[in-house]
Amino acid sequence: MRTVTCTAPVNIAVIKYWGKRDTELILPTNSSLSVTLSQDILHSKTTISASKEFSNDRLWLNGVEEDITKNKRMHNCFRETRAIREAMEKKAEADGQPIEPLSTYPIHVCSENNFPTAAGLASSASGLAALVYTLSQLFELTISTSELSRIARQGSGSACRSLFGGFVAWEMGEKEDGSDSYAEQIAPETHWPDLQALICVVSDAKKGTSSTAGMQSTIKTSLLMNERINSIVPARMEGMKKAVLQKDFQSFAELTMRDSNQFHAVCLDTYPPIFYLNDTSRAIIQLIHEYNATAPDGKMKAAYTYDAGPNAVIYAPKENMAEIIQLIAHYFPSNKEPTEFFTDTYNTINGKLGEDFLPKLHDNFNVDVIPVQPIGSISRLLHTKVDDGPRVLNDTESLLKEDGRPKRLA
Ligand SMILES: Nc1ncnc2c1ncn2[C@@H]1O[C@H](COP(=O)(O)OP(=O)(O)OP(=O)(O)O)[C@@H](O)[C@H]1O
Ligand SMILES: C[C@@](O)(CCOP(=O)(O)OP(=O)(O)O)CC(=O)O
Repeated sequence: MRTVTCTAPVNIAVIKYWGKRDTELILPTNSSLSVTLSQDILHSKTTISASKEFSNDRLWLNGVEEDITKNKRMHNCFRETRAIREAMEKKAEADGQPIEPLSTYPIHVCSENNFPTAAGLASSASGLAALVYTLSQLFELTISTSELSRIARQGSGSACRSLFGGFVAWEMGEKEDGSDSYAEQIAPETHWPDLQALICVVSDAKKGTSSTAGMQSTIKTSLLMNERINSIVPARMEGMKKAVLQKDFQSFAELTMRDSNQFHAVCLDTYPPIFYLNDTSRAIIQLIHEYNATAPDGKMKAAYTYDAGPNAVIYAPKENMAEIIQLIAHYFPSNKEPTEFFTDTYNTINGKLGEDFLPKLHDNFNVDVIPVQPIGSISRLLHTKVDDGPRVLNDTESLLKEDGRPKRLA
């Protein structure tokens, strides 16, 4: 039996992927660009064992066995990686140096997310990236990460970007077979260490309209979508790449917020409309705009973005994070223990949550921009940073036992 365990990170797009031109191969209608967030905070962890003793492929997700035959996308990832392994085995055989025929063995997959699944926190991205990356390690595939991203893309579009750390573009490509639709790194995680992220968990409930269904409904019914696909996103991709390479937070922030807003605008233009944002999400938007508009030097200090759910991700330079955390904690009070509401990962506020933030803000700041929100509107704040791509863990981290069954079941 051969076993490998890996973790993969989530990524949060600043130019959003929304819409497919091929739902089978998962080919998008526009390119997208994302930031990979630290696995120390959010990750999917996956163990895969291959053994000729197993009777069939099996999968446990968060301690519950799932019927793998019903999961076509996952099956496609198995098929693609096995095919590459099989070619390697044939070549090794022909070269007179045979390798273990792992491609013929059934596999057991056990995966856990250390955060809520299917709640708009990009679990499909980290989950499918972890699956494909672990398969590539198990089969010792000698393909590039971009080539591997073409396989991850077929598991979930956004997963192709989670195979890299740092700043990642998914080029939409033009070819019908998807061979030119892959992810590539624009800049590594070390490029812009000053950029951090604060995730405001507004809801960790499973969302009503999945991204997969929502985006195809937008493609079918939204008239605004054509404008977005044909002219707006291509220009924004260029602008965003430049902003990242130049570490230009002003352009990065404006493009990020505009693109998030436009993604939610095409959701509203979908017929019937799709609503992912709620009152709390909108209150955060207003607050960030007021915070930016009244900065003493006239420069933007933070940028929000939202995926297919109400949770906000606020990107900001490290130096503004203490202020932003206090600002959010003031307007979105919690009755949890301060450390449960906010874990001060990087010692940003020295444990002093709730310290009066107003004296630090500029005189122009309108404290009545939004009322103080009902207790618990934001359930948790996660402070994280730009970080690396998938990691291989050692055997002691395995989620599967020697017999190929999970160590823990739900
Ligand atoms: N660790 C994992 N391993 C394998 N598959 C996973 C894993 N985590 C999530 N998934 C798959 O991803 C699905 C959730 O994807 P979905 O797009 O609905 O939510 P999300 O990724 O949290 O939100 P979004 O991508 O819109 O931000 C799960 O139902 C499961 O099929
Ligand atoms: C709003 C998004 O998060 C959409 C993510 O969609 P998915 O990658 O979850 O969709 P499928 O390809 O159907 O699995 C924007 C983004 O991550 O770019």
